[in-house]
Amino acid sequence: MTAIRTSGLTKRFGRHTAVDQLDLEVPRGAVFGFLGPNGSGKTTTIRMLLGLVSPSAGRVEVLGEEIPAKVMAVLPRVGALVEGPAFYPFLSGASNLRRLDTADLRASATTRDARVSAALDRVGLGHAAHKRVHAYSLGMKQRLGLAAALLAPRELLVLDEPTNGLDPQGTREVRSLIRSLADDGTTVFVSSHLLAEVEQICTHAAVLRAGKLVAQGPLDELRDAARPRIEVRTPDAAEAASVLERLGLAPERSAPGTVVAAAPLSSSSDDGVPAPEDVVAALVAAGVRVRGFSAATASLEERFVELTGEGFDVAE
Ligand SMILES: Nc1ncnc2c1ncn2[C@@H]1O[C@H](COP(=O)(O)OP(=O)(O)OP(=O)(O)O)[C@@H](O)[C@H]1O
Repeated sequence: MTAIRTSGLTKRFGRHTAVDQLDLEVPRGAVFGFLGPNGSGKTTTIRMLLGLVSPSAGRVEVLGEEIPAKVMAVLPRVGALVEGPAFYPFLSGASNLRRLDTADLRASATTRDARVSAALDRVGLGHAAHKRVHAYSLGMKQRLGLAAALLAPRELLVLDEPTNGLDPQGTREVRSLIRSLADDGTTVFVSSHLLAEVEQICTHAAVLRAGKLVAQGPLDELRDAARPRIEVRTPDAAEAASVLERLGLAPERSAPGTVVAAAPLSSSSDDGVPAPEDVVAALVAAGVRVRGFSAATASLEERFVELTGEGFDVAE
């Protein structure tokens, strides 16, 4: 079962293509991290998923329904937090939620207070229900935004950079809330420019670069796809590079005394792909004086930097 599926999804602003032929597939029950540097097209994609802007080309399906054709039927099943929710600062958190709940024509007035209290408790704001919103911290405002998204039961939550601008405490609160919502079975689609965040809370991820999808899948698979790296320290760097090249391990960078190659390596030498010991043997046989050799799998961080190029924040 798929919560979100897009095919060939494209958005052009004039001559600029902000989102380019996106084929996304978000399984139900996933916490799906939508990762990319600033300006890579995350918000534009989310706005298309929610029917807030229309695509230039391609299709969107959310919870099995076409968007924008079925948007009115689908949106009540989807909670969204996009670009900082707007609240009345001089009303309390509870009053703000009551106003929002009143605007929902399906919501019964008799159960309104119970719904508002439950949503505030769910995000840990029960104690601040009657405090004015202007006295809320950024983290509390963000949690109030989530409470607003949770006034009705939701099958899918779409959150655009929900921890942006939060201090470490607020960030932790929002992340643990996302995890607990996912534990209750809600599918969560969350955009972020932080790999560390995605690694902490997501089961799946897609990586966007300049409007194009460069990777997507379960986080474990993305980790496995990270290519092992070989590093050879030698005074004979040029010879070492040519040996690695002969073995099909294109050397990537060569500092004085160091040659680095990223390559698929095998744990045995049976399948024609060299194992680390074969590489060392070939280097030695070619007369390369090896001072140091290591073969290590690239971290997810290195892999994502490789995929997205410069300008990618990996830390918090
Ligand atoms: N309404 C618009 N008119 C023209 N260009 C736009 C519009 N909205 C977005 N863009 C451009 O589309 C590109 C993608 O923007 P988008 O906001 O989707 O990226 P993002 O990944 O969400 O980045 P950020 O994290 O900075 O919000 C950017 O180059 C942006 O300038």
